[in-house]
Parts: sequence; C-alpha cells; structure tokens
Amino acid sequence: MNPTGSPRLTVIGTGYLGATHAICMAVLGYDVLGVDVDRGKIDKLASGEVPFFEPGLPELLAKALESGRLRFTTSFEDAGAFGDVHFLCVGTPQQPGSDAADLSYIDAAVRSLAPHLDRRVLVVGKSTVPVGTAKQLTGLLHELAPAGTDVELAWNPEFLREGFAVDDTMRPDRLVFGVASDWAEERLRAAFKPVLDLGTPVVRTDLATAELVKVAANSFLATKISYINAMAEVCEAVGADVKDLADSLALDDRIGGKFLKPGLGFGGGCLPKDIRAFAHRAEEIGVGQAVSFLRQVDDINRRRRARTVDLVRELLGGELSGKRIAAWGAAFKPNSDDIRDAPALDVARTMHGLGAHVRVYDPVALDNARQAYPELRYGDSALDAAEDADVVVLLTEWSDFRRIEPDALARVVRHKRIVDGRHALDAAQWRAAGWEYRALGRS
Ligand SMILES: NC(=O)C1=CN([C@@H]2O[C@H](COP(=O)(O)OP(=O)(O)OC[C@H]3O[C@@H](n4cnc5c(N)ncnc54)[C@H](O)[C@@H]3O)[C@@H](O)[C@H]2O)C=CC1
Ligand SMILES: O=C(O)[C@H]1O[C@H](OP(=O)(O)OP(=O)(O)OC[C@H]2O[C@@H](n3ccc(=O)[nH]c3=O)[C@H](O)[C@@H]2O)[C@H](O)[C@@H](O)[C@@H]1O
Repeated sequence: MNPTGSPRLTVIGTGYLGATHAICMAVLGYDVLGVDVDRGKIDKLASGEVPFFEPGLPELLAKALESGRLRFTTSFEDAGAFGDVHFLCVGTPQQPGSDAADLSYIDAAVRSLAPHLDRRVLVVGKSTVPVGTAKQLTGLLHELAPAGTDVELAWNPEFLREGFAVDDTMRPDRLVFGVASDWAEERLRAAFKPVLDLGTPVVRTDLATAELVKVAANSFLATKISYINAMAEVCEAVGADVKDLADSLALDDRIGGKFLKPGLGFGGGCLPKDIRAFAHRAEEIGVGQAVSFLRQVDDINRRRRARTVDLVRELLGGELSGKRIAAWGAAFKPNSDDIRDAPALDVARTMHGLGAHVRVYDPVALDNARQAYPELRYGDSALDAAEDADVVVLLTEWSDFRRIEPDALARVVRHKRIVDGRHALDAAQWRAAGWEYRALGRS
C-alpha cells in the first residue's frame, strides 16, 4: 500500500494489453510495476519506448515514467514484494495444431509469482481464458504461495480494442469483477477508483461468469461480422448489394451498424483464437452443441479470404501467376501494427503462393510483416507498391488509402483495376474515373 492508501499494482505480461494497463494505471495515479519475461521488451518500456503501435500510448508512457510511478522489471521477487494487487496479462494464444487455448504462459506466470506471495494480496486475471481456468489457478496459488489461502484470485476480463486501447482503459463501457469474496471486490474497487469515479458500471459476479463474459462478448462480435459476410455471399449469388443491405439493417436500432461492416472479415490476436478456444472448451465440458454455430462463424470468416483471392483472379481474367499485384495493408485492422492472423497478409501470401508478384505496403505494420514474411516484397509507400500493378487490392482500410485519388493512382499502375476488400472506397467515384472496381458482395 502506498502512503495515500491506494494499492500498489503489478502488471504481469507487458504486451498489447499489459503495457497499456500498466501505463494507464500509473497515469491515473497508482504506483505500478510492469513485469515480463522478455528482457528486451522491459528495457524498451523502461527507456520510454512502447514496443508496438498504439495511438496516445507513447505520450502517456513518458508522463508515467517522469512521474516516478511506473517501473519495469523481470524479477518476480520484486513483484511479490511490491504488489498489493497483481494483474495477470500474459498471452493465451491458440495451441499449435489445436483449437484450444495455450495456458502454459499464464500457468508459468502464476508459478513464478506465487512463491513470492507471503501476505494477503489479490491476484487478478485479465487474460482471456477458457472457463474453469480461474478455479484451477486458485488451487495453484493456494498450494504454492507461502501465504496460502490468504492469496485470493479474481477475474477482471478486458474489453479494450487495439487502436483505442487508451480510451477503452481509461473510460471502459463496464468493469466486470469476478470475485469469491467481498474483500476481493473491495480491493478491485480500490484498484479502479478513478475509473469507477466516472460512473463506470460494475458487474460483480463469480469467477466462471467473468471468464465467460469475455469469450461471449468476442463471440458475439465475431458472429455479427460473419453474419453480414454470410449475407455478402448470398448477395453475390443474386447480384444484390451487401453494402446497401448492411446500411439498411443498421438503421434498425435493435440491430445497429457497429461490427456490421462486410468485407474481408476478422483477424487479429483475439477474435479468431477466442471463438475457437470457446468452441473447444464447450465441447470438453459437454455443451459443444450450444456454441457449434461458432464453427460456422469461423468458416464464413475463412471463406472471405479465399473469396478475395478469387475476386482478384476473376478481375485478372482467371490467372494470378506472373501478375503484378499491389496489396494495400498488412495489419489486421487500421490503427494497429498487429499482424497476428491478419486477413491482409493471408491474402497476400496466398496470391504470392499462386505465382503472383505481390508488393505489400502498410503505414505502420511494414516492419512486423517484413520480419514475419521475408518472402513477400514490400513497397515504401502505397503508390510505390502500386507501380506497374495489374491490380491494386485494398486489404486494410487505413485512411491513407482512402485519401488516394483515382487519377493519382492511375498514373503509376499498368491497369486501372481495384479490389476493395474492406468497402472503404467510393465505388461510384472510382468507376467514374475509369477504374474496374470490385468489392465482395457487391454487384
Ligand atoms: N491485445 C488486445 O487488444 C487484448 C488482449 N486480451 C487478452 O490479453 C492477453 C494478452 O494479450 P496481448 O497483450 O495481446 O498479448 P501479447 O503477446 O502482446 O503480450 C503477452 C506478454 O506476456 C509476456 N509473458 C509471457 N509469459 C510470461 C510469463 N510467464 N511471465 C510474465 N510475462 C510473460 C510476453 O513476453 C508478452 O510480452 C490474451 O489473453 C488476450 O486474449 C484481452 C483484451 C484485449
Ligand atoms: O479480446 C480482444 O483482444 C479484443 O478483441 C476485439 O478487439 P480487436 O481485436 O482490437 O479489434 P476489433 O476492432 O474488434 O476488430 C477485429 C477484426 O474484425 C474486423 N471487423 C471489425 C468490425 C466490422 O464491422 N467488420 C470487420 O471485419 C476488423 O477488421 C478486425 O480484423 C474486441 O473488439 C475487443 O473488445 C476485445 O477486447
């Protein structure tokens, strides 16, 4: 506890979620210690560098470091001595060769921390986990911590979006506190006081429900996207227009327009692996049928990528081999440099595999893409990537791409053909400028 009575916080795992949480909590006035096993990441953060792209975060990191309230370490001993509330923010990726979540990182983090917990503290899971994980980790903590059952575990799932991470952390729509006691709720309330003072709604519930809320939320969002993309498939079959259809649905307040953008579909480090892990866990506990639709949500989403490649092929007269293709976008969505399960790179790699000369450009994810896929070629700008292209394929809807004028692009390409994988461009404007414009689900 610091002199003002606020709990001291540790944040274990300083990736997209943990670094954001640690920095924002320090800016909100807490004493925070960020902990990671990746020494390089810790050194970068300690020297004021955010190791990934997130608008607004570098400025807040500078402010937090300057205040002296934020420090970073690789030592779990320091973490145990320092923290009153320990947030677990390590990765829970998909296991290779399985749909299940890989819980080895969170298991390792708890095993490293527990031996240093010799007083009454709260450990708070924020990572996205299969239901039942918290119960298992509670047992592990009680077994390994010198303070035994005085150490409590709570679950506080995180709903932030990359690209809006700062705002989502400082002003979330809601906080979900999965707790086993009033004491744990009181500790969580103390750890989120400035956020709660804004009137943020809190749902107090049990640990299993808190774990489930998170995967249910991501599953709902994924389902909404695949729903509109399923409608796109139907539209294509009959020559109807999914954009007009989506706009019409969105005007119904009960449906709403958010997460109803048709196109190449969802990717990233969370939605795809979370729906798969949820379906897998549901099968394990004997309720697989209840969420079997998530398999279809996943299938619809994967088909979008294949269909985008087909659309490019159709526009090129049936052959990709030897064609020069500009692939605009690498990140899984704009305002992020995250390329985990990025639909854009999936499409670019498939076209490359089919013999096309693909040149990728992305405003911020280029370095990550280059490192992960050195076999692809990369441009220095959107126009550079499009030099002499037979077709331009927009795969991530960065505003930089939207701003490019059809006539400016016409001056560098070989053929005026464009596939708009994200419904980001004004079809009428491009067609009026003499371009062959194609988009998924539009006649
Ligand atoms: N990225 C996002 O926007 C959101 C992520 N989540 C969930 O948060 C969790 C973390 O996701 P990201 O931050 O995206 O992953 P990430 O891969 O960016 O970060 C994970 C961090 O944990 C560290 N780590 C691994 N093992 C460790 C250990 N034993 N001890 C300490 N640190 C360790 C890694 O070095 C890495 O820095 C996942 O469960 C994810 O589903 C939830 C909401 C939003
Ligand atoms: O669990 C997580 O990590 C996070 O996952 C998503 O956040 P994020 O992955 O940052 O990105 P989203 O904005 O949800 O976009 C996900 C994908 O869906 C795609 N998308 C989104 C909306 C839409 O209408 N259509 C569509 O194809 C995006 O292009 C992107 O590839 C959720 O929105 C967050 O609430 C959640 O915390």
